[in-house]
Formats: sequence, C-alpha cells, structure tokens
Amino acid sequence: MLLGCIADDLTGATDLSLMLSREGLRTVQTTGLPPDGLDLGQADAVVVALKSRTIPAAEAVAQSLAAADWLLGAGARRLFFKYCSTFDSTDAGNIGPVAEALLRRLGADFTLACPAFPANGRSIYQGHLFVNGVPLAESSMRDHPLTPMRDSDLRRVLQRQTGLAVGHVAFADVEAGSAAIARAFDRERRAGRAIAIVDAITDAHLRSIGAAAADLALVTGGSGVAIGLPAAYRDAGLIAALTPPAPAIAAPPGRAAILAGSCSAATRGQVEAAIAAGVPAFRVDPLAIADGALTPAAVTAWLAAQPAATTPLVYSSDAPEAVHAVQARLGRDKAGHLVEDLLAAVAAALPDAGFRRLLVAGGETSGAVVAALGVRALAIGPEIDPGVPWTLSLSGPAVALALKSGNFGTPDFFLKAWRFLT
Ligand SMILES: Nc1ncnc2c1ncn2[C@@H]1O[C@H](COP(=O)(O)OP(=O)(O)O)[C@@H](O)[C@H]1O
Ligand SMILES: O=C(O)[C@@H](O)C(=O)COP(=O)(O)O
Repeated sequence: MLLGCIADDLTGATDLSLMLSREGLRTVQTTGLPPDGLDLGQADAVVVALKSRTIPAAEAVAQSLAAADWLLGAGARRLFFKYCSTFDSTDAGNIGPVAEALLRRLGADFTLACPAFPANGRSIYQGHLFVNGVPLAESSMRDHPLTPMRDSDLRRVLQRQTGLAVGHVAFADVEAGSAAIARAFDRERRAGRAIAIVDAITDAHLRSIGAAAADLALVTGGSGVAIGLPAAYRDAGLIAALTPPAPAIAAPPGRAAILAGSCSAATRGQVEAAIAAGVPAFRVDPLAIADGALTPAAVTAWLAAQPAATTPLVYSSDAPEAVHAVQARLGRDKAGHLVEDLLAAVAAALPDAGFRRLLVAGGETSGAVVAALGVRALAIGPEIDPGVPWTLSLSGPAVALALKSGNFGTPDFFLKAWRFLT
C-alpha cells in the first residue's frame, strides 16, 4: 500500500475512493478500522471511513490517529485526510484538530488544505470557498442541520480550529503550475505556517497541486485534490504503474430502495423529482419517531408492500425552516440521531426482506445505515455522478450500495442511478 486515507464520513470516503480508483490507484474502502483478516490484495490505497465529522474533537482525533496507526502499520507511506468539499466543521473542529494531530504523528511540519472540487461546483479563490459560484456562507450550507457554514474565508474558519498557523497559497502561484506551488509551500513552511489553504478553480489547478504535493507526508482536502496524486506518485517512482478501474460491478439480484436522510438542497430536489416521477414515497416525521408513533417495523412493512417493479423512497429530507422547528423541539443532535437510527434499523431489515440494491442519501445517514447493515468493506464500482460510485459490500450481507453525499448528483439521480448496475 502507498496511500492511507482517513475520511471523516462515509460518503466522503466513497467519493475519495472513486477519485483514486478512476485516476489509477487500486483502492479498497473500509468502514472504521479494517476488519481482521481483510485481504487488501494488490491495493495501492486504503480509505478508512470514519463517522467523525460532528463528534467531539477529542474523539475525532483519537479515531483518526487509530486509523493512521493502522494504515502506517500496514505500510502506508503517505496519508490523506478527507473532509467535505464544503469544509463542513464547527469552530470546535474537527478539521483543524485532526490535521494537527496527524501532522504531529507523522513528525511533519507542513500540509495543505484544499476542499476544491470543480466537477461539483466547489472552487477556492483568495482563500474563499464558493459553492456553485456562491460564497459558502451564502449557499445552502449556511443552513446545514449539523455544521452550518457561516464564513466563506477558509483561512479564518480553519484558524479558529487550530493553534497552528494557517497560511495560504493563492491563485497566482497555483495558476503558474507545480514548481511555483512547491516554492509557495516552502515559503509558507519557512514562515512557520503549518497548514496552507490552497486556491483552486479547475481540475488543471488540482493536478498541479497534486504534482507539488507528491513529497508531502500528509495531504488534506476534498476528493478533488486527490485527482493529481496517483500520477504524481507514479512520476515520483512511489508506485510502478497506474491501474485502470474495473468497468462494472455485478450487483446481487434483489429489489431496490432509496433511503434519504439528507436535508441538503440537492437531495431535496432529488426527492421532489422522484415523487413527481411517480416513485412511491414515505415521509419520515422526526416528531412521530420521538413520540413512538413511527417505528422501523412500520417503515419496513411499507417498503415490502410496494409493487415489486417500483423503487420506493423513504425520506426525512425537509426544508430548513421545518428542520429548525424540529430541532427546537428535540434538540439538534437528538433529532439527527432519531432519524439516523430509524433509517439504519430499516436498512438492517432490508436484505432479509429481499432488498439488495440500496441508494442512501446523506453522509451521516449512510454511516448509520452501513454500520447497521454490518458492512465493513466496500469495492468501488462505476460512477453515477461526480463523487458518487456504486459500491459492492465485501463483508456482511451481499448488497450494492450507492452512498450519496447530500449535495451531490443531478436532480434525476434517484431515477437514473439504477441504470449503472449490471
Ligand atoms: N427532518 C429532519 N429534521 C431534523 N434533522 C433531520 C431531518 N432529516 C434528517 N435529519 C438529520 O440531518 C442530518 C443530515 O446529515 P447527513 O445525513 O450527513 O446529510 P448531508 O449529506 O446532506 O450532510 C442527519 O443527522 C439526519 O438524521
Ligand atoms: O467532499 C464532499 O463534498 C463529499 O465527499 C462529502 O464529504 C459529503 O458529505 P455529506 O454532504 O455529509 O454527504
């Protein structure tokens, strides 16, 4: 293994795994620390998916260090810390504290931070993150249920999370190419800055950043900044060759269902489009879970009762005002856990009910679902949309899973995803 990756949520991990495998690294993804005896085969990269984005910072650090130790023990020569392309975090963490701890563990004094992902509309200019052309703090991310992002300047956001000095490599250096970026890294390092936000607007910028980062023991960012790493590692002689990804995966036969626990704008649009197209849909009301009126068994029974030719949808996705009202009644974390636990319990019952193809929307939601299913490792299959592949379970029940980041995918994602399965 060359590259050991630690992702702070599950959909982020599949996003990164897709990028690495598409660019030529043989990649295996695990949920939590790899299970004992997992055959890593010829893997060039292992991506460990944690569920550490919104847990207390000290726990996120401890889990990330445990993953780092496992990966380094298994031979990793470089580490990658994957967080969200919208930099999802709070002033308490967890991006700063985890990056800081990983640097210390590696004995390294410098890394970069770059969540840009142009294929999904995330770009960074003069340290500010834009989402589909809108400053982060004016995008729908300002109303995220768990990590509302109210400052677009990533230098300020990150500096509030860490005692290390945060630096910046700006557009002019990035546009000038990998040699200029490498010089800028040196400049930042000599100035005592340990983490530099790096501007990037295009994939070409990200490839230049990758080339300049081949020597860094730790890279941090979204999946976008991984685009240039495989070729850079090959050019640096760290791996012999790039390996093209497998073209398709054979999904286990069985029924299909969609579970959506994301309240992000893209998912809400996908829910609306699916309902408009006639997909049978069940709306989960968090208050009904809280007062015991809605149980996982009732939802599972509803799914099983839908016509076999349909792909039913269970969703809790709601508009920001409705989410705020629920959170005011139940508390933010309790509301989140009630919904996650219900969808996870439903998912756990689905393989035995004949459902073997599941599309899950939402990072936290996917983490809860995959844990409940008992799936510990995933093979990466074809891309549905940028950042979202089909995956196949390598442990636990045989299921095909599309784990969709809340804000990814075209409006018809819930309708078209099935076409990519064989
Ligand atoms: N109607 C709702 N009211 C309050 N919280 C909700 C509701 N629906 C889902 N949630 C919670 O919001 C969070 C969404 O996070 P996540 O699944 O990561 O989606 P995303 O990928 O969009 O960030 C989860 O904790 C989920 O349980
Ligand atoms: O980088 C990204 O945007 C995604 O890979 C990701 O991490 C998304 O997280 P969720 O929106 O919580 O699914």
